[in-house]
Amino acid sequence: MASVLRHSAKFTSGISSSLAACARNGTACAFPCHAFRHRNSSTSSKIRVDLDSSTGVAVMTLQGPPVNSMCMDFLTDFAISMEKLELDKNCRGLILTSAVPKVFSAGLDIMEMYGKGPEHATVFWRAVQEMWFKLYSSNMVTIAAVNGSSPAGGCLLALSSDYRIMADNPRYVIGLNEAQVGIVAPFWLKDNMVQTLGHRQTEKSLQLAQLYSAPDALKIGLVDKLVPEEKVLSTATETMAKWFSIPDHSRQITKSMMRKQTIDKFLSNRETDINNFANFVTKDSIQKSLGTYLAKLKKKKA
Ligand SMILES: CCCCCCCC/C=C\C/C=C/C(=O)SCCNC(=O)CCNC(=O)[C@H](O)C(C)(C)COP(=O)(O)OP(=O)(O)OC[C@H]1O[C@@H](n2cnc3c(N)ncnc32)[C@H](O)[C@@H]1OP(=O)(O)O
Repeated sequence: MASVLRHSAKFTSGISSSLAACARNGTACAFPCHAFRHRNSSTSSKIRVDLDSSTGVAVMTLQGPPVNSMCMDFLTDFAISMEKLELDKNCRGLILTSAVPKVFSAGLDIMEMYGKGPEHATVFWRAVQEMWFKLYSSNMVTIAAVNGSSPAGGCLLALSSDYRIMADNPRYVIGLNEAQVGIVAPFWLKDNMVQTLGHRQTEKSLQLAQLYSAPDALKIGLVDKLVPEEKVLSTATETMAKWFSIPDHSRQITKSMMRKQTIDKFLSNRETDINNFANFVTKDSIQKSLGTYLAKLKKKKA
């Protein structure tokens, strides 16, 4: 990542120090509190992170036009940002959102899977796994502020968060449409979806590669709340306050208890999953499907 965390604001008052202490200790504090904010910012080409130490909330803004696709740079920036935030005692919660109009994320960059050899596939898939693992196993409260379409890997970001708020726009879609692209959602992402939607709904969603409109996503529980687009971020911040009212240690232990089985299974099968991906994605038939899908995406414009 090109840039480093910059400490940009000054602590000037006892009020701000007590709020920061509040953030560190995981005790409930009333916010939004706009006075005497203490901010850290970090920007890479694909991702911007703003941490407000006075509230303990970091906002990670995906800013890789045209569609926030997850290329290697994106995945590396994401992993580094997550590591920094996880280690920062001032950070208790993370909101994910997008600066790209109408798109939260188009998912994995198909160009990273098309026309590349097994070595690249291996490195790429490890980075994809890492993104999911870091978010799914995070100690922070994680909220996806889905302010645009969110297919496949975009849906992965939402699913692995603790709570999902989506813009109430029927033209925005979310779901795991991998089968449509000619690829298959990995077992750990399938498990993540089963936990959210249940087995039957997941089976239908995955086999039919379904992308749900925002209202339909709410109906099946793929997102937790719909709000007008301009309120997605503020609602995420308000929701964070509710999650922060629970002591960190008990919420974190509860989260890790709920996610342990999926994480353990992932960790035990991680290398096999990488090999399977590298073998699968480099097959001629899969490359053909990816090529056809890419051509369709490009043709849409013409
Ligand atoms: C046995 C074990 C096997 C394991 C195998 C595992 C396989 C991996 C499985 C799961 C993990 C996740 C996978 C994925 O994420 S695959 C990606 C799936 N994504 C999509 O299908 C989304 C495709 N994109 C869209 O639908 C739309 O772009 C949109 C709705 C997001 C936005 O629409 P719009 O604003 O109209 O933009 P455009 O469509 O015009 O796109 C602009 C530009 O961007 C290019 N593009 C779009 N999406 C991608 C992408 N995912 N990767 C690369 N490039 C993308 C698009 O082609 C346009 O390009 P341009 O014409 O050159 O401008």
